[in-house]
Amino acid sequence: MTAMAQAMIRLEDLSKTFNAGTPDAKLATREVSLQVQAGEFVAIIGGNGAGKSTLLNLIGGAIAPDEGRVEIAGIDVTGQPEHVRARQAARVFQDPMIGTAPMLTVEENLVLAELRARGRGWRAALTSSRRTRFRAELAELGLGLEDRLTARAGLLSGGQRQALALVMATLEAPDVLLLDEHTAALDPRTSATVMQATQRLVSARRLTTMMVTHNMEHALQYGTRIVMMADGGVRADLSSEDKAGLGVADLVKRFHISDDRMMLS
Ligand SMILES: Nc1ncnc2c1ncn2[C@@H]1O[C@H](COP(=O)(O)OP(=O)(O)OP(=O)(O)O)[C@@H](O)[C@H]1O
Repeated sequence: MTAMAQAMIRLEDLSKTFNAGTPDAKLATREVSLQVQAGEFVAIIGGNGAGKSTLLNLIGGAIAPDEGRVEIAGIDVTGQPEHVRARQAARVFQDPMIGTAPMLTVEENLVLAELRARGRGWRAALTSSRRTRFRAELAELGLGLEDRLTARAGLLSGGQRQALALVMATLEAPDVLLLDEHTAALDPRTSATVMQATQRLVSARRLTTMMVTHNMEHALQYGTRIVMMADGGVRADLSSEDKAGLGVADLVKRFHISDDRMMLS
C-alpha cells in the first residue's frame, strides 16, 4: 500500500461573507479549496479585494468561515480559537509595529515569543544559553540584529523590526508561516533584504509558507507555487514548472491582473 503524502494545509470549500444579510454583504472567499504540501512556499497574488487577506485570516483563525474546513498538519482547526492555533500557524503582518513590543528589548521580545509558544509565563530568566541562541538566530538574518539584543525594539528600523517579528514568529517551529504583505511598508531595498531573511528562515526551518504579496517579482522569485485569487476564488494555480521561465510581464498579461498596488519589481 502506498502512503499518500499528507497535505500540511488543507482547505475545503472555505466561504466567508462579511455583513451577511445586509445591503453591504460581501462575499470575500467563495468555496476555496486548496492543498499545500509540507515545505511549499505559496505566493498569493491578485487584485484589490480579491480575498487574499481573508484567506490568511481564515487559516490563522482571526476570522471563522461560514462554510468549509481548515486543516493544518492533519488536524481540523476550523473551530479552534486564534491563540491556540497560533502555535501551529504563525503570522507576520504588514505593519512593523504589530509583531514586536516596542518598549521591550530585542532579547525580551525573543524570550516572550519563545515562552508564549510553549504556553509558559515569560518572566523566566533570560539565561545566557538563551542569549547565545538568540544571537545565533539573529546573526543568520544578516541585518546586524545580533549586536542589538539589549536595544528597545521601538528603536530598530522598520526592516529590522520585521526581521525580528519573523524570528519571533518562527522560533518555536510552527507548522505553517503566514505572511500578509510583510514587506509592503518597507522601502524597496529593505523589502528585498527582509525577503532574503525570510527565505533563509523558511529554508532553515523547513517551513510551509503562504505569503500574500503585491510584489510580482517576489512572487516569482520566492514562491515555489503561485496562487492567483480573483473575486474570492482561486483563478490560477502555478506550480514551479508552470512558472519556470515566466517574467513579471508574462504573469500580468497572462492572468489579466488588475491591481492598483501591484509592484513589478
Ligand atoms: N472585516 C471586514 N468587513 C467587511 N468587509 C470586509 C472585511 N474584510 C474584508 N472585507 C471585504 O472582503 C473583500 C476581500 O477583502 P480582502 O482584504 O481579503 O482582499 P485582499 O485580496 O487582501 O485585498 P487587498 O490586496 O486590497 O488587501 C473586500 O471586498 C473587502 O472589502
